[in-house]
Amino acid sequence: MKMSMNKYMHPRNPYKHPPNFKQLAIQYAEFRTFVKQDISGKVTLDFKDVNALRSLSRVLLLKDFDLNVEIPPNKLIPTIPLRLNYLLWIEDLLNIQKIRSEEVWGIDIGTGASCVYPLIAAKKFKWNMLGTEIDEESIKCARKNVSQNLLDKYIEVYQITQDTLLIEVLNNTSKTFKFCMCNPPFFSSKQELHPFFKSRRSNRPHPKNAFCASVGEVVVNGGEVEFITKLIKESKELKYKIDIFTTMIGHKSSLNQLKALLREVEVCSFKQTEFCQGRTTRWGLAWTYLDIDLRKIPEIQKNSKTKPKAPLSYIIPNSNNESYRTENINIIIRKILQDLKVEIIEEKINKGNIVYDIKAYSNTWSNQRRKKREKLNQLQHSIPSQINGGNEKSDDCSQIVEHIDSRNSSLKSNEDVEVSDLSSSDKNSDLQDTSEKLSEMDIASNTPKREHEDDDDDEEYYDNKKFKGESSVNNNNYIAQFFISLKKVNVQIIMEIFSIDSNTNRETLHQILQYFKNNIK
Ligand SMILES: C[S@@+](CC[C@H](N)C(=O)[O-])C[C@H]1O[C@@H](n2cnc3c(N)ncnc32)[C@H](O)[C@@H]1O
Repeated sequence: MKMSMNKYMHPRNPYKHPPNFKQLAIQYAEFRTFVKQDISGKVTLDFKDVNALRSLSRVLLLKDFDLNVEIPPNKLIPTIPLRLNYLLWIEDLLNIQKIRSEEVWGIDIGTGASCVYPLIAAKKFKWNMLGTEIDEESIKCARKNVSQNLLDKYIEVYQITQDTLLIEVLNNTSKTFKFCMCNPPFFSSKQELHPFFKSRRSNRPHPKNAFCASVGEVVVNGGEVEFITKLIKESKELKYKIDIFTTMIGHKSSLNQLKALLREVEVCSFKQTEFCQGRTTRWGLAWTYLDIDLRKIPEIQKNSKTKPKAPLSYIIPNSNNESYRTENINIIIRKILQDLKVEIIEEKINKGNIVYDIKAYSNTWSNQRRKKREKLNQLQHSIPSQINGGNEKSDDCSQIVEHIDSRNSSLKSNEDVEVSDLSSSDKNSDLQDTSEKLSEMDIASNTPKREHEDDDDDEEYYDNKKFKGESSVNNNNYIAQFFISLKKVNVQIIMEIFSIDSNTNRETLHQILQYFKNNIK
C-alpha cells in the first residue's frame, strides 16, 4: 500500500510528493523489515501493522529532519505529513506578522512522548518551544528525545501538575509567546474509539490503518469541545501573554460551537482552516486578542493548482423591452456597486461587453434583511416623536410597521433554513470514523473538497471592525476580489460574476450575486 498524499496539503508540505518506500527501505534497515516487494518490484507497507507505522514515522523524521525520535510502544504514533500541515500553518500565522524565527517562542500543549511538534519546529523553523505534558512517562520520553537530538537549547518540556492548560505554565515563566498549539484528545469516551462506534456511517470504508495511540492520550472527559473550551476560557484570562492561540480540531461538528465561544469572549480576530492528508481531515482554529487580522492568512487548500471555477451567471430579467439594453442595465449595476461600497479597480468596455474588476473591504451584501430590519426598527423608534411634530408622518409609520412585519416573517423562515442546514452538516461530520482519525495514516486519495461554508458567517463578526493602520480602503485588507461582466447573448443580457483570487470563496460570490438579483429591478 502506498501512503496517500493529496493536493489539499499545505502548499509547502514536502509530503505532497509521497515518500519513496523503496528508497526508505534501502536506506534504513529498521524500515526494510516492514515492507514487501511484489514480483513487479513494487514496495508496499502494511498500514494495519502498528510497528510498521511507527517505523515509517521514525524514518521520515530521520531522513527529512535529521531527528532521531523514540516513539514508545502504546504511545501515539505521530503522522509526520499531518503534523507538518499544522506547523506550516503556524508559519503562515507568523509570516503575516513578519516575525523572525529566532524571536519565536511557541507552546505545544500536550506534546506527547515523541515531542514531535517541538522537535520539528526547532529543527526545521528554528523556533524555541515549550512542550507541556501531564503524563509522566511521556514527559520522560519527550525530554530524552530533546536531549538525544541536542535541542535542549531550543526546547523545554514542562510537567503540568494542576488542572490547567496554559495558566500554570505561564505563571511559572517570564517568557512571552508568539503562539500556542495543541493536538487535543479528540474523544469523550473509550467507546468512541471502536471502529464500529454507532456514529460510523454505514457506507464508510473500514479503517485501513492500525490503532496507534493509548486511550489516555486521545480520550478526555467532555471530548475535544470541553478541552478546547477550557483553552479558550484560559486564553481570555491570559489574553496578550500569547500572541496567537491555536488548536487542532478532530471533529467538524465541534467547530461551530467553539467559534461561537470565540465570538462570545470577544477575540479580536479568528481563523479556521483544514488540514488534509488522504481521507483524513482535521481543522485548525486560531484566535488572537491582539490587533492582528488573522483573516489575512492564506488559505491552505487554494493553491495554484486549483482550477478556476466557472463564473456564476444570471440572466437579467427583461421586464421592459424598451430599456432592456446593456447600457441601461450597466447604470443599475453601477448604482448597486455604489450601494455595496466596493472599490471599482477598473471598468473595461469591449465590443459592447462591460467588465468590472472589483475589491470589497467589508461584507456589505449579506444579511440585508437583518440590517434593513434593524434600520427600520431604529426608524420606528424615532417616528413617534416625529408624529407628534406633524400628522403627515403617520401614514409612513404604518407602512413601515407593515414592512417590518412582512420582513420579519420571511426572515424567520430563512433563519429556520440556516439552522437546519447547520444541524445537518453537524450530523454529517459526526459520522466520521474514529479509528481512522486516530490512525491518521490513510491510503485513499481524493478527499472530496468542501468549500469553506463557514467563512462567510465569520465575516459578520468583523462588521465595522478596523485593525491597526487600516483605513476604510486599504489595498491589502480586502475581503473579496472579483469580476462582474455584462454581456448580450442573442436577446438576453447576462451578468457573470467570477474570481481568480484564492482568498475569495465561492459562497461569497453566491451571496453577492444574490444581492444583485434582489436589487436589479
Ligand atoms: C492527542 S495527544 C497529542 C500528542 C502530540 N502532541 C502529538 O501530536 O502527537 C494529547 C496529549 O495531551 C496530553 N494532555 C492531556 N491533558 C493535558 C494537559 N492538561 N496539559 C498538558 N498535556 C495534556 C496527553 O497526555 C497527550 O499526550
